[in-house]
Amino acid sequence: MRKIKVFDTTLRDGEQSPGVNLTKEEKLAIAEQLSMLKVDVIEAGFPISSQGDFESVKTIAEKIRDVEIAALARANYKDIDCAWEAIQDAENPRIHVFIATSPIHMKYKLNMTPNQVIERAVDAVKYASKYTQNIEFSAEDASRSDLEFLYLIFEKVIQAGATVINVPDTVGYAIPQEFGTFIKKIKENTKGIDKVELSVHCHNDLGMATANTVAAVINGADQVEVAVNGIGERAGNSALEEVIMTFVTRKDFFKDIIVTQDTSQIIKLSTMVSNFTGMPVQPNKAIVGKNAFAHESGIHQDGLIKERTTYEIMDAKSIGLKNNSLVLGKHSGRHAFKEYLNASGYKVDEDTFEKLFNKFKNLADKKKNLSNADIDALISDEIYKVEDYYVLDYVSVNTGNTVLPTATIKIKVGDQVIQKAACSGDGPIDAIFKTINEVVDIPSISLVSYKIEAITEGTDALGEAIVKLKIEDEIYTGRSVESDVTYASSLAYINALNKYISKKQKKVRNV
Ligand SMILES: CC(=O)SCCNC(=O)CCNC(=O)[C@H](O)C(C)(C)COP(=O)(O)OP(=O)(O)OC[C@H]1O[C@@H](n2cnc3c(N)ncnc32)[C@H](O)[C@@H]1OP(=O)(O)O
Ligand SMILES: CC(C)C(=O)C(=O)O
Ligand SMILES: [Mg+2]
Repeated sequence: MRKIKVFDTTLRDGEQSPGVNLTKEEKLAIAEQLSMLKVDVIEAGFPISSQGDFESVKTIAEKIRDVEIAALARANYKDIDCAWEAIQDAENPRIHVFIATSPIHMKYKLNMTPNQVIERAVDAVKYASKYTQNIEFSAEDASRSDLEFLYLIFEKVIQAGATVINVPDTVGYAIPQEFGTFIKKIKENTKGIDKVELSVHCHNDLGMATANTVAAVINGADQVEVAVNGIGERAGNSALEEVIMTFVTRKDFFKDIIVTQDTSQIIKLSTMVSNFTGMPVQPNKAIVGKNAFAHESGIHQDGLIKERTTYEIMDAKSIGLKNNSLVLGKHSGRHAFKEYLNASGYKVDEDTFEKLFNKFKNLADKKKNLSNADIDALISDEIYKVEDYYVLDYVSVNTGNTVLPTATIKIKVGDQVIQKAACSGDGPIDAIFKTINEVVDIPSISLVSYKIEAITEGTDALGEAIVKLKIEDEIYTGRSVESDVTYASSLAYINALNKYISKKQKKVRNV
């Protein structure tokens, strides 16, 4: 069996995401959550980069006891001294020294020859070894480096005391099959590599960070460097949740791999990182996106209701979600709609069900954002349908910037038609509502809330009016959908009044 070490770099490479700046308290909270998830190593930061980073790393090193704490350092003495000063109190501190090895980085960035780079790397690792025997060496831009050169520099730094050799795909250039072979060759051709741990650190510039990491593990890597939600420099790092859940979900394939992480902490960690960094998680992000366990299509929903595994390779609970979700929308079918009714406690006969389902499909087709509240309203309006005591026959409103809004209303009660005109200083809707109050024979109606929302797009959008009225200490909600918003508002108001009348009549009948 193989244990793959999970090295989390959310607090170091993750924080290198443009615009992200975490406070010490936020970093500590993330580190605590990472420790709950049981990652093996937390790269807490790059202490030389700022006093703030130094202090954060120091605090994490002092407080998080059961995880290895790594700090990054360039291949120079002052970075290494600073890294050590920050992590020396950790239970198991690790100095992570790096230097670039690709021709392009050595020539243009470092302005060093390959031999000078080897010398500098060896010297830095030897220097770090005066502090600790837990030293990781990274060959920055390894995937664009010459393999023979990597065999050599790795051999030398291992002799100098490196205990972990990390192979970064710094610019996300690698292709899974190629990267897998690359790792295999390093394993086969580097002297002493069998005495140390082999690690990979993949970036997502071509969207292949997780695939490359997995390919590396298949070819012998012992450690994966990852970040929560895949954050990190540019397009980010391999996502912690994707890599871990790949091993868990495909344990049929990764038979020899033991996962020791508590995956039920994933969603909490993802939400925390997203909140603290201000980087929202895209809805279709694997594992932690809000759609990752949500299903809208009728055929899928039907399959899921019959057997969850028809459309889910993971259980939402395994990452700490309460459950998956069936999202009712225009692609949903009868099975999912029935499931919703049952779960919400509604019992309806077949005719009512068909009527409700058709109304639901109609609304879903029109409305951009269909919420459960919309569906509940649609269901209760049908189930608890009231006889219309008041029927709106006519509404007209005269308004403008130089006139006082005036409404005229005709309402039918049975065969009788009542007409009224009234004035109001507060706009056309206020004028309509006040006029209706004058027409109907209901004392003390107070408006609790009124909302109008465009549920389709464009200037001819359908408007949905929702009116809540308080009458005799009870709340009555009326709603209506029309393209004319003043008409929709009038109908919603009368709908609420009719609900009051209906309830009152029932009470009278029951006496
Ligand atoms: C692939 C990675 O993710 S690497 C980590 C990247 N992360 C960061 O850079 C974030 C933190 N960085 C910082 O705060 C700053 O860059 C610091 C404090 C580290 C350095 O700042 P400065 O001293 O002003 O240098 P600056 O960043 O402009 O340039 C980097 C210098 O380090 C050198 N350098 C780069 N990598 C290494 C290395 N691994 N080992 C030794 N020297 C290195 C560069 O050649 C350059 O040296 P030069 O000044 O002689 O030309
Ligand atoms: C410092 C190293 C490991 C790094 O972040 C990279 O090469 O991407
Ligand atoms: Mg990186």
